[in-house]
Amino acid sequence: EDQQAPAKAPLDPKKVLIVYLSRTNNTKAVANMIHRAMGGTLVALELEQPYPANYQATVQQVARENEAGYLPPLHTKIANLQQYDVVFIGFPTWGMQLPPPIKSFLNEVDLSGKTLVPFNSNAGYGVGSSFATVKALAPKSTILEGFSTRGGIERDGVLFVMEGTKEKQVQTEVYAWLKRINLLGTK
Ligand SMILES: Cc1cc2nc3c(=O)[nH]c(=O)nc-3n(C[C@H](O)[C@H](O)[C@H](O)COP(=O)(O)O)c2cc1C
Repeated sequence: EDQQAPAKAPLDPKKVLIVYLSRTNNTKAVANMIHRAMGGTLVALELEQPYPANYQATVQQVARENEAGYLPPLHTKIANLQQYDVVFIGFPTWGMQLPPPIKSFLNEVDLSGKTLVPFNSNAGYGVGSSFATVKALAPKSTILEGFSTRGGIERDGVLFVMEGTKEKQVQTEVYAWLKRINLLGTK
């Protein structure tokens, strides 16, 4: 028994919001794992105009939006944002950047004073500039260490991968990360 660390109560799930963007459900699977560990409100971000089903068309549209600084309007609105202290924000890496809809989200909601926790899936090239952009777009929030894992490779026709051994491995990594950043209660 550790006599140094005082017992810490888990976060009240009413204060936890988990928002995510996911096209092929890998980031969604990570969001569900976080939800399993933390409870809270889980919200999938939806756009007013969804991206095309075609991968290449989406890549091109995203590149144009990034270049123009276009913020696609969101269909999803968060009710009672003020009740949340900890906001998890999940997204895939798109064009080695933060996806435009997440830029829209950070632009339109006031997260000042809250703790933000980014999480990500990608095709193996990492988070790119996405975590740094979350920080830049939420200057009045406390940003905790993010979580990232390898998801699908849509370019090569690899869509959803969070099943079987991979799913178990990522769930274990998610628990270890939540523990490390001190968001799980200790007994
Ligand atoms: C438009 C688009 C751009 C992408 N760009 C990248 C990239 O730059 N680097 C990378 O590692 N993966 C990239 N990917 C792959 C996704 O990040 C990866 O498949 C991720 O797991 C998808 O998450 P999701 O299943 O939640 O949509 C891209 C996917 C799409 C659709």
